[in-house]
Amino acid sequence: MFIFPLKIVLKTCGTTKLLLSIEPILKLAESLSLDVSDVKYSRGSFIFPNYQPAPHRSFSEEVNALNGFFSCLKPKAYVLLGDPASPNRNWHIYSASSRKSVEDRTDMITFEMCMTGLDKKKAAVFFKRSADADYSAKEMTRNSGISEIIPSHAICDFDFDPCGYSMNGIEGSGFSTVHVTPEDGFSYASYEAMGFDASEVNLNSLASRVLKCFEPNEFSIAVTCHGSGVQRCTMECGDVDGYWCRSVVQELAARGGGGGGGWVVYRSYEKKEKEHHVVASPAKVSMQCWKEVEEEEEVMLVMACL
Ligand SMILES: C[S@@+](CC[C@H](N)C(=O)[O-])C[C@H]1O[C@@H](n2cnc3c(N)ncnc32)[C@H](O)[C@@H]1O
Repeated sequence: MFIFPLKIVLKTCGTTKLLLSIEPILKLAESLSLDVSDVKYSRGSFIFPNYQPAPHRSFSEEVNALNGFFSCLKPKAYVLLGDPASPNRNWHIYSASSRKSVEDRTDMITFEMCMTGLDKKKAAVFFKRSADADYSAKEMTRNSGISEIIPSHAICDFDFDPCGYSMNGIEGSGFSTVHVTPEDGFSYASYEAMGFDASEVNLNSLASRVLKCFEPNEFSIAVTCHGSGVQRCTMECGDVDGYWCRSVVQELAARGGGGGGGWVVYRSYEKKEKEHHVVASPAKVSMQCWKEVEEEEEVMLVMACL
């Protein structure tokens, strides 16, 4: 969770009922005389959708729950389809705003990556070592290369038992966050950075630094941008070393009253070596315990106030 003076960002995974947090957040905002100006809810496809509780049993149920609070902000909900060969690779977005137009800013880029089929050696970094009691989140951050993704970010990291990792990084109004499920068969890592200046950060290099930490078999990138950032987010990230871009979708992001700009560009990638190897389908993964079954891609909620 990231809390700014006029913005709150929540990111969760598994079967957490994220949308139930809206009502108490709105009550807190009201106690400070703050109104909601912008809302964005985004997520990939659930890996095990049948395990989701209400109100997350389907995207339409989630949209209904969000509309219960934000229908007056003229919201827009849509699903961007990823690689047709991978049914688990769609991007769901709900976006609403009371603003009539968007400022021409390059520092409003949101960069979200979802990675599956992590390289086993890279994933091993996120398992605790029974022989080494000192091996913890700090070492995982350093050994994985996560500390080098945006070196200037101050990082708060956390290791799970017996495996798994989360970190939040922050620098001024910018932040980054990483979550890793390293278990073989359904390994998954996510990376997100927000509030950085697109004129200073090259998105292709950023993606390459993230990929170096995990070397996934497949991944997707969703970039949301406004104003002058649009050109960057549509041009960059087309090619990533060692991966095929399997699909690209570009969609106008919703803004209040239908005005303003802003784009979401969603790309799905696959490792080039996959062309020459038979890779197990995600549908055939073996499940070992209830905790593992619960693992699903993250959902994220951003609310900003006026
Ligand atoms: C990255 S964590 C979940 C992060 C969570 N979304 C958060 O915001 O901190 C998921 C990994 O941690 C492991 N894990 C171990 N104990 C867990 C727990 N109590 N809750 C969630 N994940 C746990 C899972 O098996 C998985 O590999």
